Amino acid sequence: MILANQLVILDRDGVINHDSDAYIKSLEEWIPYPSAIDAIAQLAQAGYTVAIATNQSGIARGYYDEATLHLMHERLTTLVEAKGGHIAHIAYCPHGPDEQCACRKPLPGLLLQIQQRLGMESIIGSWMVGDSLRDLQAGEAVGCQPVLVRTGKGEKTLANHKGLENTLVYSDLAAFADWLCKQ
Ligand SMILES: O=P(O)(O)OC[C@@H](O)[C@H]1O[C@@H](OP(=O)(O)O)[C@@H](O)[C@@H](O)[C@@H]1O
Ligand SMILES: [Mg+2]
Ligand SMILES: [Zn+2]
Repeated sequence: MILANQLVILDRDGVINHDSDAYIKSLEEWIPYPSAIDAIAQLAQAGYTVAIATNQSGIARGYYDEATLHLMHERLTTLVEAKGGHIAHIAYCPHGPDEQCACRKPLPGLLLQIQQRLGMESIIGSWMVGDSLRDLQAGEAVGCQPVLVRTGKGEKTLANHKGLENTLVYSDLAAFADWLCKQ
């Protein structure tokens, strides 16, 4: 049974890999932060369960397809497992902003999908790590502890938004993983 405070849910673009305002449209454009791959492995080896919750509206917009997205996620999984880590589930929203789906962050549908897939009774107190306000909002909507990283859109999020008092802020995923693994 996975305890809620042992689950770390990660946003993808801007947390695990470089983001782009032009979207990450191909395997070649998917460039991980090396320290993030190490951080995921570090968390897994410390007994944390790591899952990913990512908006991928580029699919609805026709910039890339789900097969391409799966290639990126296979690459991610291969890199993490080569470092002795594991990713328990990757939940993604392929919809556009005007499709009124239940899974596009800031709605918490992806996080609830992860909870269900992992058979957890609750994810209240789990960790939600993101670079955008919508990541933090999705987490808070279901009682997760929001964590902002300054990579990707993180600096802009920090500069543009008030009301982040309940949010932990770290320079990057590696810094957060270092802190968490010392708790
Ligand atoms: O950060 P996560 O959730 O892993 O993925 C974000 C991406 O799907 C894209 O999300 C888009 O937002 P819109 O979907 O167009 O609002 C833009 O922010 C892009 O720059 C970004 O690459
Ligand atoms: Mg992001
Ligand atoms: Zn969706």
